[in-house]
Amino acid sequence: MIRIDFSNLMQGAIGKNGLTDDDFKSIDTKKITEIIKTRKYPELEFLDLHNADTSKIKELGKYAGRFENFLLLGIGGSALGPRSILEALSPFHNFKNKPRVFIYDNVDPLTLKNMLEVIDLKKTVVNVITKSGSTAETIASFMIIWKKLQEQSLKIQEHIIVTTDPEKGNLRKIVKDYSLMSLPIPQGVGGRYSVLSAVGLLLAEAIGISSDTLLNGAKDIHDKCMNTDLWQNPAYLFSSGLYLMQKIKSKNITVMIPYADRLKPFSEWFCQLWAESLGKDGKGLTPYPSVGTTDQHSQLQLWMQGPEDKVVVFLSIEDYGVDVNIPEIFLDMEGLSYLSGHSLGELIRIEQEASEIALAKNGRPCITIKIPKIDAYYLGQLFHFFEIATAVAGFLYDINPFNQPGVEEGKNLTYAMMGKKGYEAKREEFIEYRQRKRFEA
Ligand SMILES: O=P(O)(O)OC[C@H]1O[C@H](O)[C@H](O)[C@@H](O)[C@@H]1O
Repeated sequence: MIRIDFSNLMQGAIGKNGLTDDDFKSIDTKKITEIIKTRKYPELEFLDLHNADTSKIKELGKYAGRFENFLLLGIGGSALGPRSILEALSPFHNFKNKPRVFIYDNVDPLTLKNMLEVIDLKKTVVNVITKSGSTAETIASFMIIWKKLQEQSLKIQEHIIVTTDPEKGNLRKIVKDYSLMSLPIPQGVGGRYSVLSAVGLLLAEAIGISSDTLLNGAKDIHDKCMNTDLWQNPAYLFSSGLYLMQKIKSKNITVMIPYADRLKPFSEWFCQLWAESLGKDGKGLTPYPSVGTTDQHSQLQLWMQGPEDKVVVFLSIEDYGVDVNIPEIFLDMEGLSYLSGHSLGELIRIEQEASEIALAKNGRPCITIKIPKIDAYYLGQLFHFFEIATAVAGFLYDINPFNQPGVEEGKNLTYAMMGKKGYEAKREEFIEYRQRKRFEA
């Protein structure tokens, strides 16, 4: 089981900057438990994903796995989760395995051009993922790929798998009109809480990663995160620790630093979850993606001696599965020889702990999540743990952690300029802003 060590949030470890047991008394666990138990928000459906039937995902995963290329079109919650699974569980995938995976999660025309130069659509299955069925970026790339398939006289029904809402939206309509292969994202499950649905699991199955194992991880940590005793519940502790750190000690920033290259996309997945779920009504915590040891050599200085506004969350890997010894050479050079006889695994683990101790010694709070190893089972635990912790943090802030009203205005202004019906007034607003006096150098 993954474990959370929050000692370095407490006064015993970091002195006056830390929290006390008493501070945690203000956390109303009864209220949180009630919200979860009564499923006050329909979006809490993500809690049940590990019990869902995955037979269709497996069937389509097998089908997709026969292609040379798997092209995923999606953005935000429809791309960050699948990318985390790919990188964590099949690193350097495209150098070693089929199908090669391409995740196009932007509308950068250069990326699309370069990608289409290296993939042959005849040998490609395209998985379009969009919960709403209306995200401009995803729809635009979907339309481009659709046309290209047609131009090559390829059968759309054999090349496209749509992952979207079970009933609503443009993509569901297209699925029906053209009899396309499709998978549902359960109605109540929002994009950033959807990685353990078909959103992440189809790609997992297509590249030979067991969706059952991912879901078993989630299942096994579930009960622990439902414990009503704050001190026994890692999700409650994580969210209330960070919530109190902001409320009492003004720590507004959450740094996420996994000590593994393979978890770099995971820290980006976490950042969307934390940012979009909590950042509203003037509240929230700013997430900051990072990776160790790399960022010790670019960011740690700021965390140690910069503004006292951060809590650093270490993801510490207990067993990397492999190790590489550092050879016993240059023994007569003191500057190098101390490394001889040690290993990279030892070095990365020691560096993680050293950073943690250095921060704590300096009165800078941190949390360490200990992960036995990086595999599908523990990744499933991590996804589920952070999703629950994020929802709980939202309840502590008394906000709805499942919506994102703040992104609508930008979308509406874009619709207006792209000529979508009903947005004409916004177009004028856009142009007026564009023409305002600018301060440019
Ligand atoms: O899956 P989709 O409906 O296409 O949404 C993709 C993403 O776009 C939106 O703008 C939201 O802010 C994100 O929460 C969401 O994950």
